Amino acid sequence: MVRPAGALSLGWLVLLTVATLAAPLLTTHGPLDQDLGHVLSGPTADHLLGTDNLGRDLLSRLLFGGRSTLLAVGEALAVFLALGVTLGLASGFLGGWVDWLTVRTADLLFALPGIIIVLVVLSVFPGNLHAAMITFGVLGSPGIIRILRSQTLGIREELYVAAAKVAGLTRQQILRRHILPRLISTVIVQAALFAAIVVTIQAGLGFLGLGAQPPDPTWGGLVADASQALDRAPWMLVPSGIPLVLTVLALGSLGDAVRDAATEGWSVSRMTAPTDAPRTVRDDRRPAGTVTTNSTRSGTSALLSVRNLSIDIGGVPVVQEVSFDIAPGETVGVVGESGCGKSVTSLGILGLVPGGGRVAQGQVLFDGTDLVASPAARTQVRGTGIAYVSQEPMVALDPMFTVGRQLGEAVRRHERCDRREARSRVTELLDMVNIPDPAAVAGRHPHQLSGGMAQRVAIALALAGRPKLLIADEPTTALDVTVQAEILTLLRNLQADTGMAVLIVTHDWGVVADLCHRAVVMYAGQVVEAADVEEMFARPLHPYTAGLLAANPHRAREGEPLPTIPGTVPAPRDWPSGCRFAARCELADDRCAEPVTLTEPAPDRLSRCVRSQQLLAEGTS
Ligand SMILES: Nc1ncnc2c1ncn2[C@@H]1O[C@H](COP(=O)(O)OP(=O)(O)OP(=O)(O)O)[C@@H](O)[C@H]1O
Repeated sequence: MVRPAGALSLGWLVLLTVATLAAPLLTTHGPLDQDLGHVLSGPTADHLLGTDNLGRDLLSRLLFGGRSTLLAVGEALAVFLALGVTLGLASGFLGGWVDWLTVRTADLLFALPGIIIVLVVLSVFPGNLHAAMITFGVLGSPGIIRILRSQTLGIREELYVAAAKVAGLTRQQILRRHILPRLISTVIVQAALFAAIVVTIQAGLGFLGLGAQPPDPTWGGLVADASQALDRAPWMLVPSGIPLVLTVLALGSLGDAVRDAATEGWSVSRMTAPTDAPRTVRDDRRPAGTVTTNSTRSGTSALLSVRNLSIDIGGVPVVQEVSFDIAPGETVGVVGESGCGKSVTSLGILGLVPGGGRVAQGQVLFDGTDLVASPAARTQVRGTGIAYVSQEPMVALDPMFTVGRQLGEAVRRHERCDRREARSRVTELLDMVNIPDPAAVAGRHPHQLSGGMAQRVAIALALAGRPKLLIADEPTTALDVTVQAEILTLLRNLQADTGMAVLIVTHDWGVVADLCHRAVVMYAGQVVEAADVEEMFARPLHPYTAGLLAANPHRAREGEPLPTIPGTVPAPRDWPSGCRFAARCELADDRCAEPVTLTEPAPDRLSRCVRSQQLLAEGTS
């Protein structure tokens, strides 16, 4: 909603700009013309705002003087924005040495006394207002650099920016399309406030006779003239002072109005987000063991081959020597309790380790290319080779743009088609994810979608690049029970229709049973078991898998308490040197004090347990 103060301020600034630019048309007197018969007169028909002590028309001097004010604001603002926006964004988005250097330089400039430096510049270049304003623009920029840097740091971490990276957007595209639009209101507010300061400084310099030299008109010079004639013609203060005050107030008020409108827009969109996505405990899980997709692809050459992948965050290893393969068209579930490293592993595949972490060692071979060794190949693979769907669809979508625009942008990036073709592909994608009225949904913003609908759109976005592998990190966690079932059915159908492979991260054995060919169980940053899903359900070869399966709520019997695994997953800093599960394991013995390696107790079965052979024999007997 446009506020009256904001509208009035904008109106005043537009009027002032037009009037100063059209000054020769609006007044018959030149700013230097003297009418010595009417010195220090008040308003008359000939001189609408009166005259000064030399009989010069005040309206003319005000309008022509306004030109130098506008020019000064323009010059200082141009420098302020060019430096502020470029360095603020670069510093926050790129980090590293760019950030270090920018922050240090900004701190240094911040410490300099701006007005003194401007006076020094004017003493070196007397009367050169351009040099003064450019200097003032440079000295003012640290404020906006700091603000934009910290906002960019926050936006950079948002999931829709990660999703844009996964979709294969370059840094420039992400900055231009996803980060800059979020900063526009801040930039406008800062620019308005800075412009108000420039108007004041420019007037001050004019007052002191340091800007444009007499007899050229300046607003500050008008105030100086008025103050000298205060006892004889107090009226002069009105035309010379009031426009100045109104302009400064209008700029401040415009900044406030933009800030309020932006804040309101954000809070409305956040508050009205429909919530069919409560974080409820699921109760619709299928009974464990009812595996519906059971064709394993062992023997097929892998589409994705993760080899000894280790990931550090803040110098602490959080994932260690993880290996698994995914064949074309295969669905693999990664299972484990919270904090076992499932999400970090799936993000690590795409080179998007959270928390400033890094892949410390290992390979991620996709179609034979090592994505760890080749960041360029990794960037190319994102979106087209490998797509990613997160558990928070709402934040994975850019709140600024409609569904149609986001999907259209992704389609055009991947398919290089024209707008008409992109529109029809967008409709096709929305159809694929079973969105009932694609045209209507395409016109909505993310906050106008329900959780289930948003997840469908996020999946459609992931499908835009026709990926060979879809990584879905707990794609149903944030959705309610009925919607969860629909999304799982959708994923299964899409997998069957498109033949893409799926890596699904989940806590839920129901999801594994429903969707997956094979499962990889992770515990404390390591793979502890990997097997065909049916085999694993029938005969787990690691006590942790057995414990998780026993704790599966679908196996609960009425009247009997659900078994749980005692204790909790140790934090990465507390990992023991031996078996990491030993402290919670009923079968632990002395051998578990030593590091345990991953072995293959049976074909296509991996287990990290000293008793895996025993468990195999017991299960078989
Ligand atoms: N942004 C981060 N900064 C620091 N540490 C992190 C960050 N993200 C994850 N970790 C750490 O990495 C380890 C693995 O976390 P991860 O999120 O991969 O677990 P997860 O098995 O996916 O758990 P969940 O099911 O809860 O998502 C945890 O110890 C966690 O504390």
